[in-house]
Amino acid sequence: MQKIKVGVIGTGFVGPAHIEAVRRLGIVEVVALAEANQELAEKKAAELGIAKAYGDYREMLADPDIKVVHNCTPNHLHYKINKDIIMAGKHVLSEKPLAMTSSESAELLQLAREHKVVHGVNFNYRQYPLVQQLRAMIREGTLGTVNLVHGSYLQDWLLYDTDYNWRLEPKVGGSSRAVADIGSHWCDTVQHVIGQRITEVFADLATVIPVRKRPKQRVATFGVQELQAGQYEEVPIKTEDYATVLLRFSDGARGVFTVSQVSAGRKNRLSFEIDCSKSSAFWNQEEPEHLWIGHRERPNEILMADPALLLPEAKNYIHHPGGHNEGWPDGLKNMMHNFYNFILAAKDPLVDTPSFATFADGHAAMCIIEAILESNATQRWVKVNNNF
Ligand SMILES: NC(=O)C1=CN([C@@H]2O[C@H](COP(=O)(O)OP(=O)(O)OC[C@H]3O[C@@H](n4cnc5c(N)ncnc54)[C@H](OP(=O)(O)O)[C@@H]3O)[C@@H](O)[C@H]2O)C=CC1
Ligand SMILES: O=C1CO[C@H](CO)[C@@H](O)[C@@H]1O
Repeated sequence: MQKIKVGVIGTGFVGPAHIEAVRRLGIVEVVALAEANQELAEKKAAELGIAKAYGDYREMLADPDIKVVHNCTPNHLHYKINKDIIMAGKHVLSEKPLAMTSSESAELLQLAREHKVVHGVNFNYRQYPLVQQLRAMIREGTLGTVNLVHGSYLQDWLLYDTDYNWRLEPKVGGSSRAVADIGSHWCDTVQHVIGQRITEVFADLATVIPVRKRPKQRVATFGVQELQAGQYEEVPIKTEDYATVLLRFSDGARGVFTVSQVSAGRKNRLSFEIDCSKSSAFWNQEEPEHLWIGHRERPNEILMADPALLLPEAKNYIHHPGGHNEGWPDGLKNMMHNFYNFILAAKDPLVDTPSFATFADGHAAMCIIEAILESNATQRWVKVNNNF
C-alpha cells in the first residue's frame, strides 16, 4: 500500500510530536517539513530524518505528492497558513487555537467545507481511552443525568517572571493566553465527554505576573532560563495567567473551570469531575490510566485502563494490557489514527461524522474564548455563538 505523503509546518515543541505520532501509524510518510527559514528547516529535517526541507511553506504546498499538511506554527500564523493549505487542495490538521479571532475561524471552516478537504484540529485530550470510556458511560446513562461539571487545567511553566514564551505576546499568541492555550482544551474535552455545548459564560481573568523579563534570545516552549543582568528587558504583560469561568451548558448542566499557568507543581494537569444524578466521575490527565467513579450508597471505585474492562467504544483507544501505561503521546497517536483513517476510507467531511475534532470544533472554541474575554471585560454573563 502506498503511504499517504505528509508535510509538517513548524517543528518546535509540538511538530516533532506530530511526526512521531504519525510515524507510529505505519500508513503515513512525512516527506517534507517547512520552517521559519531554510537553515533551520535543513537542520530540523536532518535531525528528524525527513527528506525535503523548505524555508518557505508555500513552496512545500506546491508539491502535488503531498496530500496532508500539519500546521504546527505559533497561533498568529494559523489563519493564513491554514487558508493557504486549503487553497492548495490539501487536507489540513491544524494546531489549536484554530485562528486569532472567531471571524477568522468561521472563514476557515467555510473554506474547508467549500473545498471539501478533511479538516482537523488537534484537541488531543479527547483521544484517551478513559475519556472515551467516560463519554460512553454518560451516553449510556450509567451515571445518570449530568448536573455539574467542574475542574481545571493547571501548569507551572510560566510561574516566574523570568519565564518567557511567544504565548505571552498578544500579537503572536492572541489576546487571550491561558484561556486560549489550555482553557480551549478543557472546554473541548468536557463538551465532547458530556455531549453538551457551552452556551453562556461568566469570567474572571487575572495577570498574576504583570511584568516579565523578556530574554534577548528565543526561549523554547517549556524552556527554563537563568538570566543575568543585561540579558533581558522588562516588559508589561497584558494576557491572563489565570481565569475562572462559570458555565451554562446546552442541556441544563452547570459548571466552572479554572485555568492557570502559574500553579507550582502542576505540570499539565487537565482534570474534570462530572457529577450526575446517580454517580460522579473524575479524570486527570497527569494520571490518565485511572477513572474515579463516586457513589453515595456503595464504595467508590477506581477503574483502571485495561482493554478487558472498557466499553466497546473505548477499546480502540487502548493498545496494551492494563498497567502498561499509555499517556500523552498515545492520545496524540489516537488522534492521528482517527484522522488518517478517515482520509484512507475516503469519507466525506460534509457527510460523515469524524472521530476527531474538526474546524467546526476549532471555531466553537474560538467563540467560547471570545465570550470569556467579553464577560471578563463587562463582568456579566455572555452568550456563546453556537450558530454554525
Ligand atoms: N495540542 C497540544 O497538545 C499542543 C498544541 N500546541 C500548539 O501548537 C502550536 C505550536 O506550539 P509549539 O510547538 O509549542 O511552538 P514552538 O515555538 O515550540 O514551535 C513553533 C515552530 O514554528 C516555527 N515557525 C515560526 N514561523 C514559521 C513559519 N513562517 N513557517 C514555518 N515554521 C515557522 C518556529 O520557528 P522559530 O522558533 O524559528 O520561530 C518553531 O520551530 C501552537 O499553536 C500551540 O498552541 C503546542 C503544544 C501542545
Ligand atoms: O500549547 C499548549 C501548551 O501546553 C500543553 C501541553 O503540551 C498543550 O496542551 C497546549 O496545547
